[in-house]
Amino acid sequence: MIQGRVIKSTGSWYIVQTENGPVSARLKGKFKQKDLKLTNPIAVGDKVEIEKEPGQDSVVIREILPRENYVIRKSTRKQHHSHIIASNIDQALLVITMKNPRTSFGFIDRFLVSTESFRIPALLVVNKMDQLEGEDEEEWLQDIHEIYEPLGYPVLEVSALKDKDLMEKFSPFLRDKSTLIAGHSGVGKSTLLNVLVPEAMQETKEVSDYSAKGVHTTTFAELFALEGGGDLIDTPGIKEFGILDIEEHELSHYFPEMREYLGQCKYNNCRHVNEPGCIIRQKLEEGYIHPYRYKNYLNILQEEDTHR
Ligand SMILES: Nc1nc2c(ncn2[C@@H]2O[C@H](COP(=O)(O)OP(=O)(O)OP(=O)(O)O)[C@@H](O)[C@H]2O)c(=O)[nH]1
Ligand SMILES: [Zn+2]
Repeated sequence: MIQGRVIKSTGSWYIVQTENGPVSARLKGKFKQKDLKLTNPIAVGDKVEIEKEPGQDSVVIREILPRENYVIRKSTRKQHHSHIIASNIDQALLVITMKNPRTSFGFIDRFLVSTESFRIPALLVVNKMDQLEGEDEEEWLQDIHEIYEPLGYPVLEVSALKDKDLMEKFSPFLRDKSTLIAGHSGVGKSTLLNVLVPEAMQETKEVSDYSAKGVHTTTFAELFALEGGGDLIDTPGIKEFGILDIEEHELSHYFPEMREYLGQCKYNNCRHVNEPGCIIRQKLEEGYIHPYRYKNYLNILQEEDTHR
């Protein structure tokens, strides 16, 4: 038995990184997953035990070690099923831009709610800093710093295209960690990845390939080792992570600035919308909770409600 980590998955076979290099392996038998209905039994980031099949050249995955965490999204093909995007993640890095395209605060907050719900720390990377100009954009950037840094989300400013010292900028944040990269299409994830992991170049191109049947292949996450230790998990084609089914009154648990006041509202199932004796509304009025964040809280509450 050899242990390794899944760095790539095509849905039917997997590449497992082991001490002695990458090994291509298949899955044999069924794996029971507790509590989760999954469309994929194994995800990138999984730690597994592999073994050579007796009398054959092929390698099979025998065991999935317990996952520390994972990010999932709802399956688009199977109702009530989820697709694990990646597992055993130390942090999530959201690439955002002030223009071409502008990342909205709504998108950022939805992302942060999902990473909070998966208990994964997040950091924000403002890319395309070379394009920053004008008051409106300065204001956007200042809001980003003012809103997110006090909540514990570091904000980094980079230009994937122009910076000559990208690796130095990133390495204190990335070293020895498994970091998931996410962001809107066009914010520069591939550009960034190609600077940080030059070998990724070829790989990222494959994503848009069409399968033999002429249908667009499902895009899978892929894990790339960083030279100085740690790795990056690319999630091509994945715009948003799911939010695990959460109850209305639980959403505020995923807003760090609300979390500290929870339990202090008059009603213990308070949704913090218009209930009397609501501490969150009070803190909003006192300026301890940012109005943008509260607005997005209400939006997410409403969206989740319509899903129910
Ligand atoms: N000016 C400027 N342009 C950038 C920067 N980083 C990336 N771009 C450009 O932005 C465009 C999109 O970059 P990509 O790296 O393909 O973006 P992506 O996030 O991988 O997009 P998807 O693959 O669609 O998810 C390309 O034309 C890049 O050259 C930057 O720092 N400054
Ligand atoms: Zn309340």
